[in-house]
Formats: sequence, structure tokens, C-alpha cells
Amino acid sequence: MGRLPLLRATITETLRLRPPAPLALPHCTRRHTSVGGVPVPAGSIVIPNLFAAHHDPETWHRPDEFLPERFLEPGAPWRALVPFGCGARSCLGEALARAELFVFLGHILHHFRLEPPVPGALPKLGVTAGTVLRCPPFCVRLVPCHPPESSWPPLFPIGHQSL
Ligand code: HEM
Repeated sequence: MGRLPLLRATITETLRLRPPAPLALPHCTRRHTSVGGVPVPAGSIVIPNLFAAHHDPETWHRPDEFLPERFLEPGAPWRALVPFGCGARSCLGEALARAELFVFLGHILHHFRLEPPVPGALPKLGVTAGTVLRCPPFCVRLVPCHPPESSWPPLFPIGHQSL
């Protein structure tokens, strides 16, 4: 898992519990095939249900709970984790998306403590289904972990910018 394994596990568990694109993209079969023994005629529209795959109780222990540590333990069902789809038409932006999640979340957590505006009032985990999952608006307090003077240099170097 490399460096910061808990951060990586947290990102992975977030993508499992709430896959941003829960039904991936529709695909059309070009020839007769089968999925898990079920025949699929040519010309069928196939919609992969990634959300269901990520909540299958036969694969995932306590599937509805947020448990990042499941990805730190040996034997985690990695093959069943498909937030970016799978196969020849899986997400082209996966590496970029993963890098962005790692860098941005890592920096935020390094510099701030995240707290609910009212102690104990955590955001609801409910989502609206659609092409992408959407959560209802929520508020969060970002409390700096370090005194202001130690916030320099900034998170990202700002030199060498041309207008
Ligand atoms: C967390 C962020 C993202 C998630 C969860 C995500 C997820 C997905 C999923 C599930 C698919 C459909 C795969 C399938 O049909 O089997 C897809 C397709 C695609 N994604 Fe992403 N994506 C993300 C970010 C990005 C970014 C940042 C880019 C581009 C920079 C991107 C570009 C694409 C493209 C071009 C396709 C179509 C691939 C094809 O049909 O061959 N995605 N993505």
C-alpha cells in the first residue's frame, strides 16, 4: 500500500461505500454473451450496478458500514471493488482521480481538523441517486492544526507563474 496506508484505505472505503458513478455507464453487447451463466443476447443494453457490487453481503463484511480498516487487513476482496468500472472501457481518469483524492485529502487532513459545526451533529450519509451520487449540503468546520505563522510556505509552491 506504500505510504499513508490509512489515508489510502479511507479513500478506498469512501469509493466503495458511495461510488460516485453508481451505475457506471451503459454498454451495448456486440455479440451474444453471458454474465455469471445468464445469457445476454447481442444488442442488449447492460448497466453495471457498482453500488450493489459494493454492498453485497456475501462479499463484504458489514457492507453498509464505513470501515476503512477492512482494506488494511489481508484478504480484502479487492477484485470486487470497482468504483471506476472494469474491463476495456473502465475509467480513463482513474489514475488522475486517485492522485487528486490522495493529494487534496492528505493536505486537508495534514493542516486541518474537521469538525461538525455543532458537536456531535454529523452529516447524514443519505444520497440522491442519479448519474452520479449526490449528498445533501452540509457544513464542516476546518480548524487549523498549526499556528498561523507555521502555515508558510503554502500548501503548493506559487513561484514560476506566468500571466
Ligand atoms: C472519483 C472520480 C471518478 C470516478 C469514480 C469515475 C468513474 C467512472 C466510471 C464508473 C466510468 C464507467 C466505466 C464503465 O463503463 O465500465 C468512467 C468512465 C470514464 N471516465 Fe471516469 N471517474 C472518475 C474521474 C474521472 C476523471 C478525472 C476523468 C478524466 C480526467 C475521467 C474520464 C473518464 C472517461 C473518458 C470515461 C469513459 C471511458 C470509456 O468509455 O472508454 N473520469 N469513470
